[in-house]
Amino acid sequence: MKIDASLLKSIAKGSRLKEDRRGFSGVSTDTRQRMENGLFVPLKGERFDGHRFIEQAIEAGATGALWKEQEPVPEQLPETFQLYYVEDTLKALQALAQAYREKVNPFVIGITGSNGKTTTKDIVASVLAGTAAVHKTKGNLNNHIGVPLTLLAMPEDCTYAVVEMGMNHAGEISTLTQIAKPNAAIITSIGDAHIEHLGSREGIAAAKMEIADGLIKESWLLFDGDEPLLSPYNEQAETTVGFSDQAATKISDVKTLENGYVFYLNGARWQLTMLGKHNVKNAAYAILLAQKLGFSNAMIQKQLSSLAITGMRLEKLKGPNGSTIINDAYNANPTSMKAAIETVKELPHYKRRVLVLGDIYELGQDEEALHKSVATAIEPPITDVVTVGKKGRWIYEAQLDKKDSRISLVHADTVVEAAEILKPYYTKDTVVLIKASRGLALEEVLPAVKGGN
Ligand SMILES: CC(=O)N[C@H]1[C@@H](OP(=O)(O)OP(=O)(O)OC[C@H]2O[C@@H](n3ccc(=O)[nH]c3=O)[C@H](O)[C@@H]2O)O[C@H](CO)[C@@H](O)[C@@H]1O[C@H](C)C(=O)N[C@@H](C)C(=O)N[C@H](CCC(=O)N[C@@H](CCC[C@@H](N)C(=O)O)C(=O)O)C(=O)O
Ligand SMILES: Nc1ncnc2c1ncn2[C@@H]1O[C@H](COP(=O)(O)OP(=O)(O)OP(=O)(O)O)[C@@H](O)[C@H]1O
Ligand SMILES: C[C@@H](N)C(=O)N[C@H](C)C(=O)O
Repeated sequence: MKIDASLLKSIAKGSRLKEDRRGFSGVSTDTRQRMENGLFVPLKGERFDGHRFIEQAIEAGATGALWKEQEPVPEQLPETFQLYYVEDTLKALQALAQAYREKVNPFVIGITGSNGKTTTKDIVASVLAGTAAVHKTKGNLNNHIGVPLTLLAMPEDCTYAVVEMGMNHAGEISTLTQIAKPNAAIITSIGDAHIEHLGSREGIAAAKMEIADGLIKESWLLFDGDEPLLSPYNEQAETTVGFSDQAATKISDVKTLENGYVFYLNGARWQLTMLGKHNVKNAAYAILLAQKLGFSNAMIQKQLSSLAITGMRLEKLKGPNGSTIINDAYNANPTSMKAAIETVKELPHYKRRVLVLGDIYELGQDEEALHKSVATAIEPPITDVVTVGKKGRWIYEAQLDKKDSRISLVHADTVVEAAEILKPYYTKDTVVLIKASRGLALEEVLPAVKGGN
């Protein structure tokens, strides 16, 4: 049984049923999902308090729950339904995850960074899956709730656990890494994501470096060797990775292909079938980690040829009338938006290259200037730009000021309006990039589309 009674007794202050050796098959915080023989953990959120859903938890299959000790115990509980009384259910969830991580004791790889966490997590997991049981963060479940749920979802025979750690305030990565206790950690990049709460890029770098707080002894830290803000921490790194001469392990001779890149790293030639030159660096982290773990170059390259990447990250789709859509709409910040534009500019063949660029959130007081800075990347062979949303209008204004008649420019206040405007753009030999922050849900601009080319 995955979550056994001894683990639970180690984090609880008491329990409703005294003699109860039963365990649980899994842990859930949401009664809207099935949880057969599950342990329900009620959390207080912005809209609901999970303690009010105990009946729904039982209907969903839960056979026990953590219970905040000040909460009144529901009267009509089944006789065999177990409650473990705790002071704070979120802290107890985190403590349970830490205890379970220690019980399973996989090799844990913690991944953080302003951009590329999810992509790098997926690449690392795909590469390591070549020879072992790998567990990874599902989607983007990377915060103070997502990381504990990720660890508690680990199978008991897990060899590698690839855990994405997200943050938008200082101190959050430190909490996450002390729960996950990584054996290795990767900091993918320092951008401008969530700068509103971090104050500066220096603040972002320091917050990402918190990942070292939880590293176990004999661990490895890899990070972006092209980032000057990380160079003060070079002594803590196993190595740094990048395209520049400052990087301790250098990526060289990068060549762009129709659907990816070839490049050299550590004396070997590698091929990557992904869009975005920044993904060459994300793949380089995975290659170096796998080599450190004793994987052969042949095995690594084999796994690189069959990557499973979470959607809406430079995801190539077939559009109407022979057009191509690149859905990069999971999230955005100025760094990743400019990187996506550069990716579209370097694609071969297309006659028409359309950018659909929307709001970017959590940029703080400099949000207008940061949006306007995106226009510096908008140059031919880009042919058309459609900006979307109240903040996206700043990109429109900056592009308008350039008076570049080679690039058509239109603004839409809403995603619905943008969808109408875009209909005539979907023609043969046209590529359309969509990118904005998660909060705008820009993927809703898309017509019905099919999988990648
Ligand atoms: C708390 C929670 O998990 N909420 C999820 C819930 O939200 P909902 O609006 O329904 O309700 P409440 O949050 O008020 O609910 C409280 C609890 O009650 C449960 N419940 C509710 C109704 C019901 O009928 N039954 C119930 O049991 C409910 O499940 C709650 O436990 O549902 C939403 C829809 O599924 C979820 O989206 C919501 O999840 C929140 C957002 C969450 O934090 N989920 C994590 C597991 C997670 O990792 N989510 C990631 C996004 C993480 C992220 O934003 N990362 C940022 C960095 C930010 C880090 C940190 N500072 C932060 O703010 O998160 C990044 O840049 O990557 C994801 O969803 O992708
Ligand atoms: N090193 C990088 N530099 C710039 N952009 C990058 C880099 N790596 C990935 N990206 C781009 O950043 C966007 C988000 O990628 P991904 O979801 O992997 O990052 P993330 O860190 O998980 O993001 P989030 O914190 O929003 O969940 C995508 O557009 C991706 O192409
Ligand atoms: C989804 C969360 N990781 C995030 O980055 N939110 C931004 C600010 C958004 O809502 O777009």
